[in-house]
Amino acid sequence: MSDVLNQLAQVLEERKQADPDSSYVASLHAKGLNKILEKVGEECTETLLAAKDAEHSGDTRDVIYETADLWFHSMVMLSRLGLGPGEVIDELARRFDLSGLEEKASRNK
Ligand SMILES: N=c1c2ncn([C@@H]3O[C@H](COP(=O)(O)OP(=O)(O)OP(=O)(O)O)[C@@H](O)[C@H]3O)c2ncn1[C@@H]1O[C@H](COP(=O)(O)O)[C@@H](O)[C@H]1O
Repeated sequence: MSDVLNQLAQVLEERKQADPDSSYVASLHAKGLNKILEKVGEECTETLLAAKDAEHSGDTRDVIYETADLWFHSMVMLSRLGLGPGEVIDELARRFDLSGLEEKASRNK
């Protein structure tokens, strides 16, 4: 599963040097961090609206579609900051077997 994330991360790195007229990712970089963050926020809102609709309709296809848009734009944000999915997966792995409540308490120490 994370192979796809790693492969996508590699493509995103390559696209930093690409022509903004032929690459969506390059066009986001050309517009700057604020545009990338705007897209993350937009996709976040679209994801939660799709989830609210799915709760009533039972149709989850849009939730998957919008979450993919959200993950994709989050990865562009990470790439912009010199980060990749590896760092996020490592953090999730670190939290593995740690109760969410314990983890929260450890943040306040
Ligand atoms: N996974 C994605 C991906 N998911 C979503 N998108 C694009 O994200 C955009 C989503 O924005 P919106 O739905 O808001 O549409 P929009 O109206 O075009 O956006 P705005 O003009 O409002 O900014 C669309 O243009 C989608 O095509 C993606 N674009 C690229 N990828 C991956 O990134 C790779 C590199 O893409 P390029 O840089 O275009 O070569 C591709 O091969 C894919 O693997």
